[in-house]
Amino acid sequence: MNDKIELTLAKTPSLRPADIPLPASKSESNRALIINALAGGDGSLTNLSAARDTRTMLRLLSSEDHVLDVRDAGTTMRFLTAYLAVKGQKATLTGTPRMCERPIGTLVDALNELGASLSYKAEDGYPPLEIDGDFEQKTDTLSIRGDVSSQYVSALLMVGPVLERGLTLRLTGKIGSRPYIEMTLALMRDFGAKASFVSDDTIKVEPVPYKTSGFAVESDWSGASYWYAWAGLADVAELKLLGLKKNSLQGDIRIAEIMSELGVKSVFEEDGVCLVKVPVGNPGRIDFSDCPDLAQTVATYCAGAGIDCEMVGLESLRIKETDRIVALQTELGKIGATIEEPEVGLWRLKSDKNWAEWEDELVFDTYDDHRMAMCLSVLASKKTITVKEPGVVAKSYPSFWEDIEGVGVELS
Ligand SMILES: O=C(O)C1=C[C@@H](OP(=O)(O)O)[C@@H](O)[C@H](O)C1
Ligand SMILES: C=C(OP(=O)(O)O)C(=O)O
Repeated sequence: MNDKIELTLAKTPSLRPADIPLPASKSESNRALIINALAGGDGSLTNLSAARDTRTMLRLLSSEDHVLDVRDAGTTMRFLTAYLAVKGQKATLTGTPRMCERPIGTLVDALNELGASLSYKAEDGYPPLEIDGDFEQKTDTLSIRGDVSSQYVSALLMVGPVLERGLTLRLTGKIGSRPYIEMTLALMRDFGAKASFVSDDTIKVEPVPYKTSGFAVESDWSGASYWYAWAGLADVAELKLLGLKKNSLQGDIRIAEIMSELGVKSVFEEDGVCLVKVPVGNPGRIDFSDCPDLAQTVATYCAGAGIDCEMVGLESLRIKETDRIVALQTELGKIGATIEEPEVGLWRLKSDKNWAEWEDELVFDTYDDHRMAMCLSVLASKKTITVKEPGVVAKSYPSFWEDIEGVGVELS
C-alpha cells in the first residue's frame, strides 16, 4: 500500500473492534541509539521503532561513508550533527530538499562555540553541513534559544556526558517541546548520566560517562493520536491501543487529556489503553507548546466533528516536514473548515458543521508529511476519501495502512 500513488479509503462509520499494534516511538528509539552508541554500543535496546527515521539512524551510525543522508528525519539530522561533531568524525550530513530548508544554525553555532568545526555547504544556517573532524572542548557553558526546536537542545545534552568538562546549557526565550527535553534527560539517566534541570531554564550535565544499559521503547503516542481521532469520529469504535503506558516519557500522551474533552476517554490496562466514546465537552483553548505533533490530528478531528476551537503554541509548525499551517488550511478547506492565524502560533479553527454536504470527491494532498496523510485518513469515517502519496507514513508508522485495513476500512 505504501508504494501506491494514491489510496482510496471507503467510508467506514463503524470500525471493527480491534487491538492496534502501534509502532514504537521514533523519538525514544533515536535517543536510545545515540546514547547507546556513546556508551560503547553494547546495550540491549528492545522494541526499536520500524520507522524510517529510526532505520536511517541505525544505518548511518554504522556507516563508513563520508556523505550521510538523513532523508527527512529531523532528529536523525540534529542528533547525528552533535554526535559526529563531538566524536571528531569527518562527514557531510545532508537530507531531502525539505530537510535542507529546515534551520540548523542554532545548533551549529552552539557546537562551534563548544569546540567543533562545522560549516555549511550551501546556505548559511541550513543543511548540508560539513563536519571537519576536529574537536577540542573550549567551554562548559552554552546559551541556546529554546524556541526554535528542542531537538537542538536534546542533541547537545546527549553528548554532554562524554565531554571532559561536562556541559551547562542555559535556554533562552520560550521553551517549546519541553517534554522532549525531559525525555532526553530521562533516557540519559537510564544510561548512568548525571543530567537534570537545575532551574527552570538551566540544565547541567556532569562529565560522568554513560554506562552500558538496556532500554525498552514504548509504543508511539503520536501515532496513537490518529486512533483517538478515528474513535471520536466513527459512530462505532471499540479500539485498544497496545503497548502504551500511563507513565510515559512522551509528551504526546497529552492526546489522552485533550480527547477526554473532545469525545474519547482513555481506560488504561496492563497492556495498553482502551478508547471509549464519551460526549464532547468544551475544547476551549488548546495549548500545543509541549506537543506540536498533535496539532494536525486535533485540527482535523475538530474540522471533521464540527467543533470550533482555538489552538496555541504552534510556533514551530511552519518548519517541520512541510509548512503545516498552509497544508492544513488547504486540505481542511476541502471540507469547509477555515483556519485563521491572527498571530504567530495561534490558530482559530472554524469547522463546517454539516459533513453530509462535503464534496463527494475528496482527494487530499499530503505534502511529503506523514502526519498529513495519517490525520486526514480519519475523515473516511464520514465520507469516501482519497489520500495521495500514502507511502509518506513510512517516516514514523510504516504499517499504518495495514492497521487501518485491520479495523475494516476498505482500501483500494
Ligand atoms: O525530539 C524529538 O524527538 C522531537 C521533537 C519535536 O520537534 P521540535 O523540538 O522541533 O518541536 C517533535 O516535533 C518531533 O517530531 C520529535
Ligand atoms: C516533526 C517531526 O519529525 P522530525 O522533526 O524529527 O523530522 C514529526 O515527526 O512530526
